Amino acid sequence: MDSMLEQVKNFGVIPVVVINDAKDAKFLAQALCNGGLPCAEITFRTEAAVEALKIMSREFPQMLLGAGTVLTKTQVDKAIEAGAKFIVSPGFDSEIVDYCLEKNIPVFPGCITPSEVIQAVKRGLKVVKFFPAESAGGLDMIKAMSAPYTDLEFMPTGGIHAKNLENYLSFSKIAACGGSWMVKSELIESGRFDQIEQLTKEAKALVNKIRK
Ligand SMILES: O=C[C@H](O)COP(=O)(O)O
Ligand SMILES: CC(=O)C(=O)O
Repeated sequence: MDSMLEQVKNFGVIPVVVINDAKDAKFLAQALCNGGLPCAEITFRTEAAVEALKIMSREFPQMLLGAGTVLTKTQVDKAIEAGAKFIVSPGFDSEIVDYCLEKNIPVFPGCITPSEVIQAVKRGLKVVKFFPAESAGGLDMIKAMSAPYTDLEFMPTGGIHAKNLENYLSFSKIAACGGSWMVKSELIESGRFDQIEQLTKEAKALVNKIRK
């Protein structure tokens, strides 16, 4: 778990992907690798997600790949089988979190209230998702909520982009930010992988500037 967390922190940004056609998976993976962020959260919001995860984990073993929008135990199983190294869910579902802990796969449940954070801390989690970040109060809310939990770190996602990334990453309790701005579905579907690579490079350059 700890080395996986180190990787997440080093990336600083985790691209959050909604993929509609698994045939795009390897081009997407290549663009992310070329752009300097060999990692992704593939959301289980589409039929193609499992197959895309399988292709990416098989053909790009150097990537850190996880599954997002995981809402059921069956999806946890499918994600692990497809090569996911971490599980993300938009909210705190104790059944999913406990199942992931049983299966020994790192899990980042969404926590936007102190009551949810308590549940995560009780289970020994070191990093939680903060989703939807901008709508749920942004960095001010994270700062206020994190004060009592000195060891807990956050992965804000939702409404984060190149213009507000720096603000989030400047706070020490942000492990990494999640975001779709460099991997928008429109870019994937129209085959603009060169643009995905360029936006990924720009995102990584911002991380490097802030965390030098
Ligand atoms: O549902 C949203 C995704 O999880 C990421 O949010 P975003 O598209 O605002 O970056
Ligand atoms: C928001 C997010 O990361 C998820 O759907 O799991």
